[in-house]
Amino acid sequence: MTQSITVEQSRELDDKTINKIGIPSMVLMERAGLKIYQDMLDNKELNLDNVLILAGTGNNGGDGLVVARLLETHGYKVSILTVGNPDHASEDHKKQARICDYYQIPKVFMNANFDKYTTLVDALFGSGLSRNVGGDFATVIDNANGSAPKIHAIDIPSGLNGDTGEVMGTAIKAASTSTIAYPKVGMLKDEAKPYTGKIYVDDIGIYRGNTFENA
Ligand SMILES: NC(=O)C1=CN([C@@H]2O[C@H](COP(=O)(O)OP(=O)(O)OC[C@H]3O[C@@H](n4cnc5c(N)ncnc54)[C@H](O)[C@@H]3O)[C@@H](O)[C@H]2O)[C@H](O)CC1
Ligand SMILES: [K+]
Repeated sequence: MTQSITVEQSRELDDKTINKIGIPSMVLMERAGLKIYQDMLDNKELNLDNVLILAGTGNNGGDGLVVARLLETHGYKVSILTVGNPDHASEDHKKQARICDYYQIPKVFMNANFDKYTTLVDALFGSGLSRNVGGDFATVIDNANGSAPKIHAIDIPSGLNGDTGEVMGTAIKAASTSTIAYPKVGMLKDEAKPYTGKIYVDDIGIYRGNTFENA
């Protein structure tokens, strides 16, 4: 049985790794981005000729910006659509956005035609999802689901409740998902399969000391 954890446990492990053990969150984000990039290369279903990163303004979006930079520096064509107010972005997201600016990675906007891309990366939100999805986020998710390119999700398909596997209004239907450290309990439920697709579990050095009742 794959060990799985709740969203709260995931956030506790992140916090313990960063604030008690002392591995900086930017190090974890860089490791996450590298693993996600490698998963995308591994998944032969994904055509990486023209990738669009759908980035929220939290650390899930930050992971997506690391993937953007890695694609760029390895010669892939990549663009970024940021959803939400960049002024409210997390500190790590802002740092990653500045790095993407150094590489002059093109930015697109809500009116982008998703059908012109070959793969979409879902970096809208992960363990921070706290309510039903609406507004621009719902529009982007529904447009993504209705467009031609396959989707690779980061940590948890955006809009999927990581604990119950339920759809919170609307949710990304991914061909594959790179989940950080452990699968989240809801992702392993039968009803979540159309949203997670193939799951890659990425060890990025998050604390593994505890065993969980979900094991
Ligand atoms: N914590 C770490 O060191 C690591 C985290 N990883 C990645 O980070 C995300 C969790 O990031 P966080 O910033 O806490 O939240 P999200 O990015 O998931 O969400 C962003 C933001 O979105 C807002 N929000 C919540 N629900 C909604 C909604 N329905 N509509 C609109 N906006 C919403 C809320 O304000 C959130 O703060 C985790 O999943 C990993 O991908 C690293 O990978 C490892 C280190
Ligand atoms: K996501």
